[in-house]
Amino acid sequence: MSAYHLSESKSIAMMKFLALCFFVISLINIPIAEARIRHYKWELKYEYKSPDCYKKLVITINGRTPGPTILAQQNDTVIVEVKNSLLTANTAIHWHGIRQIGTPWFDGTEGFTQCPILPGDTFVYKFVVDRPGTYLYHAHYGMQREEGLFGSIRVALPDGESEPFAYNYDRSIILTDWYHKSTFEQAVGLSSIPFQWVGEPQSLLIQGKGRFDCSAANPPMKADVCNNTNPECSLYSTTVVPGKTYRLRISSLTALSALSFQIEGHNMTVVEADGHYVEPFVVKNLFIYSGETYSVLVYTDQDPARNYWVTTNVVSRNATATTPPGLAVLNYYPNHPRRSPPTIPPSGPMWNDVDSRFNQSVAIRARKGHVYSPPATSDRVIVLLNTQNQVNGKTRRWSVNNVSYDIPHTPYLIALKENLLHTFSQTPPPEGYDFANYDINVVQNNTNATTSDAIYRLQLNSTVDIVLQNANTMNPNNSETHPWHLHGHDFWVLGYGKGKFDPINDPKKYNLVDPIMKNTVPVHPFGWTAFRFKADNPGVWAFHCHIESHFFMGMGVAFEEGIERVGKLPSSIMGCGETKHLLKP
Ligand SMILES: O=C1O[C@H]([C@@H](O)CO)C(O)=C1O
Repeated sequence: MSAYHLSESKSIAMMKFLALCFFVISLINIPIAEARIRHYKWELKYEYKSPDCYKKLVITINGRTPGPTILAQQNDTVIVEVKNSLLTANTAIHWHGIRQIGTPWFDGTEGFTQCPILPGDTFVYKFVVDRPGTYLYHAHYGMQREEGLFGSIRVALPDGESEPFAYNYDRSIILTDWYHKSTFEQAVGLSSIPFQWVGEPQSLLIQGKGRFDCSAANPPMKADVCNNTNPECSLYSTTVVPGKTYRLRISSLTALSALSFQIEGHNMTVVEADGHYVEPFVVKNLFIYSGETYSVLVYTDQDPARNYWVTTNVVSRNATATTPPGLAVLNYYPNHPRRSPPTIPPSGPMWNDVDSRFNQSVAIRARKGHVYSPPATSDRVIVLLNTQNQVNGKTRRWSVNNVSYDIPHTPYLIALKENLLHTFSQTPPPEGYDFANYDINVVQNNTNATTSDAIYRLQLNSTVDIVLQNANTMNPNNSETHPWHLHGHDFWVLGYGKGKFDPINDPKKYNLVDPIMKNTVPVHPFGWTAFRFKADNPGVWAFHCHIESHFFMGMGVAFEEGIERVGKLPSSIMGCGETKHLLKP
């Protein structure tokens, strides 16, 4: 008998065996594929693109920015093979909102959980998406995210389960701001003496598309650099059919800007925030901060004879003269998708209307029937004063409790697990600030801060309260909005306040009844924000301002819990700093 016949008879036997297995499984009614593997292969490249008509280097994933959407179902395992073809740049990718339970080494945070991925190398991330909802991924190396390395993660409920709201169609839209300078130029400017601020972005992008007015460029730009007729920068247009409900998953990954988002003539019902169901409320405009995700329901009940503007505007910073609103088109079928709406795009709210933004933050509550109650008390309270500072009287930085944060060269996770404690400061960072003597409303006489890469070590399974206290910057009568993002956990948002947090009376007003759980939360100008979380995820986790330049300038901290419970680290995360020695045979 030939080899061919041998293998053929073997495969027939195998097919018979499989058919028998399926038959037995169907008899005892076991679901066959419970959790699946979602395998992605990505190649990262720098390419010349013109997302807002201005041509510059952009990071693409498989040729695109935003990158491919990761689509998965609850409890699936996601595997992403990342090939770094950036030629001259390192990278790391963070899975924003995914808690990485049991895989803290795949959080993708350079300096915290892994060494950077070198040009030419392929790094394989593998993690479980354990909750349904809207999440993100993006670069977490230097300020690389703002070059276009980001995308959406959409985790669906298991088969047979449904959301507590109904909709006909599901769409993801990422909002970003866009700079014409490269991240390299910005990083050098921020760390130079004299300090060079990145300034306001040149445009706002909706799902990777925007419009910079080339004719207004000063000095003038040639057509091969900026060209408003380039089809690459035609506005994003999303087609809808009349009389349907659309779930729009709106997220923000801006480098700097806080945004307002609206759809001309349509109200939006907010139903999800950072992967948690929201007690529905209706808005005309949604305020959204970098690192947040929302789902809104939009009913297409307007005149179907035309299209409508989708707009986004900068709020919280005065960018009226520098950053035009971002535009896109809500295309009512069968109008042409590129047909401009017949109206002037609606203007957004006033940039300095803090109250409206504050009120929207407070309005976000957990949906009835989906409330996870927080522990009634906490074991530890850490107050983090947010300030703008100088270091050595020269470099402009941001600090918490007067300590400006530096990312270590040897990732903490490896340093702690392998006992390389000399690689970062062992002096614990401060739990609070000089409450009695610090006036948050004025520029300080002494704006100096120190730098440190020390970490907060949390008791495993303890309950921790964080109070973010905002303050005046180094400019008179100025306080900014900072969206803070916690890795590895969700937290209960207990309250927002104006002015100085009162440690005796304000906790009495905490919302312990229906607080929303989030992973990113704003602290409003001159205000405070309090949240609670359970330190129940062994690993080392970043907690930082999601503004690229602010984290770069030191606005962050690190939390460690249960390092002794972390399993064997994969050697793929090693290779930099002191971890080099661990790779020796
Ligand atoms: O970090 C920042 O620096 C500038 C400005 O304060 C510099 O003067 C600004 O607006 C920031 O957010």
